[in-house]
Amino acid sequence: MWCHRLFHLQSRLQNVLKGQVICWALQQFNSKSLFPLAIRWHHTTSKSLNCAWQQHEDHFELQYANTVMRFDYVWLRDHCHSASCYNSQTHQRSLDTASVDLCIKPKTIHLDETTLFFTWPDGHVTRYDLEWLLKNSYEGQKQKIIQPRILWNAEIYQQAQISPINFQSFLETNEGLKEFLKNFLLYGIAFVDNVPPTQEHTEKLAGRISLIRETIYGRMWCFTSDFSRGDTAYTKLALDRHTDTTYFQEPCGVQVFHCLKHEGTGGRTLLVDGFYAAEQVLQKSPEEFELLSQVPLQHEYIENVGKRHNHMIGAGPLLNIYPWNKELYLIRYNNYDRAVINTVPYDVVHRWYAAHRTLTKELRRPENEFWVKLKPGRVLFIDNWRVLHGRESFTGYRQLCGCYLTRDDMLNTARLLGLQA
Ligand SMILES: C[N+](C)(C)CCCC[C@H](N)C(=O)O
Ligand SMILES: O=C(O)CCC(=O)C(=O)O
Ligand SMILES: [Fe+2]
Repeated sequence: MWCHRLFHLQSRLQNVLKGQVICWALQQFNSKSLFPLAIRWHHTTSKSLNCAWQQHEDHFELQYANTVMRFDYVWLRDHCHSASCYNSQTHQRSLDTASVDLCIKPKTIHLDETTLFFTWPDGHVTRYDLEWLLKNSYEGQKQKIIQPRILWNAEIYQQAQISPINFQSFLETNEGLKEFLKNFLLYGIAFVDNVPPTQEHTEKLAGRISLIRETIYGRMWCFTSDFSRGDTAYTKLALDRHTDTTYFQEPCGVQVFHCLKHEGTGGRTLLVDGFYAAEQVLQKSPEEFELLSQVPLQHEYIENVGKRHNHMIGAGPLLNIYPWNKELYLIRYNNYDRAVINTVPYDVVHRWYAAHRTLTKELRRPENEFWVKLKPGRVLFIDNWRVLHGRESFTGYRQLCGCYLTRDDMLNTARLLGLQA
């Protein structure tokens, strides 16, 4: 359209002729008599040369930093950061959003340097920094990855040669902690070395990155193959790859393992990057990926052993993705604990089983399996929303201690250290 032609002409001129000619061009564009249709487009000089905006009937359109953004007027009013609408000390909104007229439109708009000023019908003025709008617009945000990751199979992980963080530096320096969290966020697993092999030291370690998440298994747990609980984990049997606590509405974010003792054979730990496998499914069979991310089902934990009585149910799809950018953030995969499927009709069920098979095949590829023998002194942290774990059957006495962590608090620690999370 005409308006867009103007815009392109402007940026072309800008590239070819630079600043001073633009001022001329802008005057022309804003002149009613020469270009009658251009009156609703506003261009600007100075720093933000390539900024233009238009006030539409039901939204505000802004072109800035090579991005076309569209803002709803209620959204704009709702995001006013004036002293009466927003408490900048607590970073909380004071404005009652429900009191904003859903048909609100600004009376006037003007730009000063890099700030847009909106005057609303009641005279209230809102200022928006152009950079702030760019950073917080849907168009600017939808491309952004929330959590950068390196997806791995055994070879990729081993070639990365990530060294375990030393216990001392993990506990005593922010650099050590940051290095650890950086690796943990990128790969979904990380090790700490030279930890005294006790439950107390393991707890101290865990507390450094997050609050411990207490569950039906306790706060810190220390288990052997004594079948003290109604779960296969408390035996010597092999356990196929899985994530834990799929039967919680929100599965535990992080799992910590510290093998305090093993006098016997076997018992190696298996680790598989669930996101790497899911990515393969997405590449090879996008419809199946979509199905796995849309069909909700339940996982369940029913325990009746001795005095222990528990019944937990968690519902959700196997793959959880953010709707706005399709980024995968949680895999819930535990074939042992998957409950009766009664949430979808038979034909969808059949397609779901096929998709589940595709994912399972990827998860079971030997090249995706990273095997490690846990030893006293080396603590393993697993992102339970991403990396599956399993174990080989074993003989002899084996004692594993650890805990679950709350994901929010781990991410909080990471952000405070300046990491993207
Ligand atoms: C032993 N420990 C407390 C670590 C976990 C036991 C939970 C095992 C359960 N099947 C699940 O996958 O959630
Ligand atoms: O025994 C192990 O190595 C792990 C068992 C397990 O899957 C768990 O405790 O969650
Ligand atoms: Fe487990």
